[in-house]
Amino acid sequence: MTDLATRPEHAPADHPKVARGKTGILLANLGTPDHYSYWPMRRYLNEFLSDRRVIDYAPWKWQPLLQLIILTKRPFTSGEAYKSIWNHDKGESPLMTITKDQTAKFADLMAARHGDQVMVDFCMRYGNPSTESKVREMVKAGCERILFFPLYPQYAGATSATANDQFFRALMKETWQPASRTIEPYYDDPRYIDALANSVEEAYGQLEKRPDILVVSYHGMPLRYLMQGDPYHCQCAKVTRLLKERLGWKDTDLVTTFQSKFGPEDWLQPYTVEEVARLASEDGKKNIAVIAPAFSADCIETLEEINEEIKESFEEAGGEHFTYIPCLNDRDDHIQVLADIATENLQGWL
Ligand SMILES: C=CC1=C(C)c2cc3[nH]c(cc4nc(cc5[nH]c(cc1n2)c(C)c5CCC(=O)O)C(CCC(=O)O)=C4C)c(C)c3C=C
Ligand SMILES: [Fe+2]
Ligand SMILES: [Fe+2]
Repeated sequence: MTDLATRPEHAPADHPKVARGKTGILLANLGTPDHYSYWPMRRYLNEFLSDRRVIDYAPWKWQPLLQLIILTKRPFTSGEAYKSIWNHDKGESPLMTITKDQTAKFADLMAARHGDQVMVDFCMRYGNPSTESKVREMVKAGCERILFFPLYPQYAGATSATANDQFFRALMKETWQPASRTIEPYYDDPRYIDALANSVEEAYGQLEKRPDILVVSYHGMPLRYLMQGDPYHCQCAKVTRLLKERLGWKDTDLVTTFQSKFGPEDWLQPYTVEEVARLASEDGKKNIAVIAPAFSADCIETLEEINEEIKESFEEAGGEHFTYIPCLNDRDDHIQVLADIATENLQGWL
């Protein structure tokens, strides 16, 4: 690669140094508050819940409700939930710790495969480290190409699309814009399904008694988004089917549910919190396991909502044994899947 600053025929003495020749891979997740106290929680929730890909109401209707009512209460209640799962040793949320671990392992794998021409980092859609700051760092370090990799197996407007939007906004600010690619959702990639199935088989192998049913719980979204054409629901349904086929199970061995309902509208159903209670009280399923394939890393929605709230709902309805199967996190087979997908998407660039 020619360094523009060293080309005598046209470069003046004060020509800026230009770093070149690298390819960046920017992993992206949703984001998380910097702390569980009121103001960091409020800043995070404000950014998140003001995103029209997440809540599509007209701002003149939604913003007064958000600013005056929701953001006066929810930072306290959600802050309490975050506090209960906080990684106090590191001073960060589990989502942050796990994303760092994933990135470190992924970077090692990519370096082993492609050497130092590839630069790996992660960013968040909301909060820190911001997408803009990481794109800036990559461009400054000489990345002429960036592969942007949102860590959502299933596509949703509220997750994958808004992450990409933020990436494109960051590119708008660059004088020398790198070539860029984004990743297709990988929900039906056999290697991802295999990693999920491995995690189920390992968890089941450690239990004294096989659970009566596996609850496959996905983050929910308003039903209206499905009607407007968001493919998330169908991609979730397909993951459950592929997982069942890979495990060699029957239809009755697992059930698809949706969690984390927010606000008064109908969301995708059945709701996990109600379904686990119904399974215990009406279907006699006293021993269940829960897995959450929409999350690539454990977070508030799994560690607190599933493993505390949803577990409590099951036990109050007469359930006896509740097993939460962790997300794929930094499991070797998961990082290998991500590295394989990234390598395929780098074709022609390295
Ligand atoms: C209000 C609308 C929301 C939609 C739609 C939504 C979709 C959605 N979210 C994830 C993944 C995550 N969500 C997380 C937290 C979280 N989600 C919402 C709201 C919606 N999510 C809120 C308000 C919060 C904050 C916590 C709270 O106050 O309850 C997280 C965890 C972040 C963490 O720090 O641990 C993730 C991850 C997906 C996959 C999804 C898909 C439709
Ligand atoms: Fe969410
Ligand atoms: Fe569907």
